[in-house]
Amino acid sequence: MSQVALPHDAKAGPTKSEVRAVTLSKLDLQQSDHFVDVGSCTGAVTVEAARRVGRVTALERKAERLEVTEKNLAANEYDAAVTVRHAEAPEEFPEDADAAFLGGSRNFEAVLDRALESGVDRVVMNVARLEVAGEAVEAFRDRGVLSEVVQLQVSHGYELAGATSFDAQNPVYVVVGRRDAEGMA
Ligand SMILES: C[S@@+](CC[C@H](N)C(=O)[O-])C[C@H]1O[C@@H](n2cnc3c(N)ncnc32)[C@H](O)[C@@H]1O
Repeated sequence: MSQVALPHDAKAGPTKSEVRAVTLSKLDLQQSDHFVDVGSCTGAVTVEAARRVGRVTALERKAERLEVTEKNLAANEYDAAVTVRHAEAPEEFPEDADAAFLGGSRNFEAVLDRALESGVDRVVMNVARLEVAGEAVEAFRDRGVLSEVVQLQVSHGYELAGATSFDAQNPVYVVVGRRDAEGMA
C-alpha cells in the first residue's frame, strides 16, 4: 500500500514516520485486533493501524484535531472499521480493546488503567518531555507491564554545498508495555 498521505495538518502532529514504524512494530498489531489511538491528532497512527487491524477507535480531546483525523483518514486507503470520537480518554475508551497507543499524555495513568481493564495486552506510549517520560516509565512499572523503553532520535539528511548534512528532530521516548512483561529485557 502507498505511504500514509497527510494532506491536512494539525499542531502537535504528526508522529514522524520513522517513529511510527518503531511504535507499530512494538504494538505487534494483528488483523483480529481492536486498536485504540489515544490522541489521534493528524490521524497518522490511526491510518497506519487501520491498514493492519480489523477495528480502530481514535480518541481526540480537541475537536479541530479530530476533524483533521477524519480528513486524513478520507485521504487514505485502509480496510479497518474506524470509529472516531471526540473525547478525552479515559472517557469513551472502548471495553473490548486489544492494543492501544497513547500519543497524548493527559490523564495517562487513568488511561493506562482503563486500557488494562479493557483487556489490552499491548500498550505503547510515546513521550517527548523527559519528566513525563520518567512518570510514564514508573506508571508502567507499577502496573507490572513495563517491557521496554526505547529512545529514538531521528535526523534527516539534506544537501549542503554538494554534500549531505543532517537536521535533528527532538528525541522521543517509546515506553512499551505488555501484559506478559517480566520487566525490561
Ligand atoms: C503529540 S499529539 C499525537 C500525534 C498523533 N499521534 C499524530 O500522529 O498526529 C498528542 C494529541 O493527544 C491529544 N490528547 C492528549 N491527551 C489526550 C487524552 N487523554 N484523550 C484524548 N486526546 C488526548 C492532544 O490533544 C494531541 O492532539
